[in-house]
Amino acid sequence: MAARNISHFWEWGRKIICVGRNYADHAKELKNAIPTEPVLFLKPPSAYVREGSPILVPLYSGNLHHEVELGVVIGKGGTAIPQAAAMEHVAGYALCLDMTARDVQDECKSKGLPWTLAKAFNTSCPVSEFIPKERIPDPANVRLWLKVNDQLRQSGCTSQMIFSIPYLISYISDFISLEEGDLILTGTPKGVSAVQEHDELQAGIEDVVTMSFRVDRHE
Ligand SMILES: CC(=O)CC(=O)C(=O)O
Ligand SMILES: [Mg+2]
Repeated sequence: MAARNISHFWEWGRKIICVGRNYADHAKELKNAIPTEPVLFLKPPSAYVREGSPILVPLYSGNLHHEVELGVVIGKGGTAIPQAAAMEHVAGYALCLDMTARDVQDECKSKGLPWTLAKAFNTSCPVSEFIPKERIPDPANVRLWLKVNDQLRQSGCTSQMIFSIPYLISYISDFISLEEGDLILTGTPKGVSAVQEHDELQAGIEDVVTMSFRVDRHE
């Protein structure tokens, strides 16, 4: 069988592990406590959407939010990976959006229920092209930004993360074994806000990558 190409990781059907509240400024804007341990949730591979296809507002939500995040693509799987070896397991990165039905999430939070329908619906994980590791030599110090209809809404630096990428890889792999092709979304900085049908979202990582997505309703 021909070797698979990591630069098409979104086609592999691997898991998407998301970290929440990893930036203090975002935790504060949503009036959440600053976590002392990473907050984790999952998205299924059906959440992936690539440029050229729209982000679909779930029919049950009236408050869909954007969250721009640095994604880490795993190149070598492992369990209980030590922090010191964590970066050896990284193949590269992707710019990602953690689209969130905020009204549904708020209701789930108030009832103590899981966030699945708020976070894991179809098209809830727009991703950029694969970015090989060498193109981001210092992932702990890159600026992420997001505009809606040309207006800047989010601009944050990965240096503001509470838990570093090596710490997250080590922490996650203690509980959930990582596999080649998995994607870790590392949390969003402040500035999340609502998007509507027909909005145009543009996001980027410094001069490394940009991507654009249109928001649509289900037919
Ligand atoms: C409150 C959230 O939705 C957490 C999250 O996803 C984040 O990036 O922070
Ligand atoms: Mg998020």
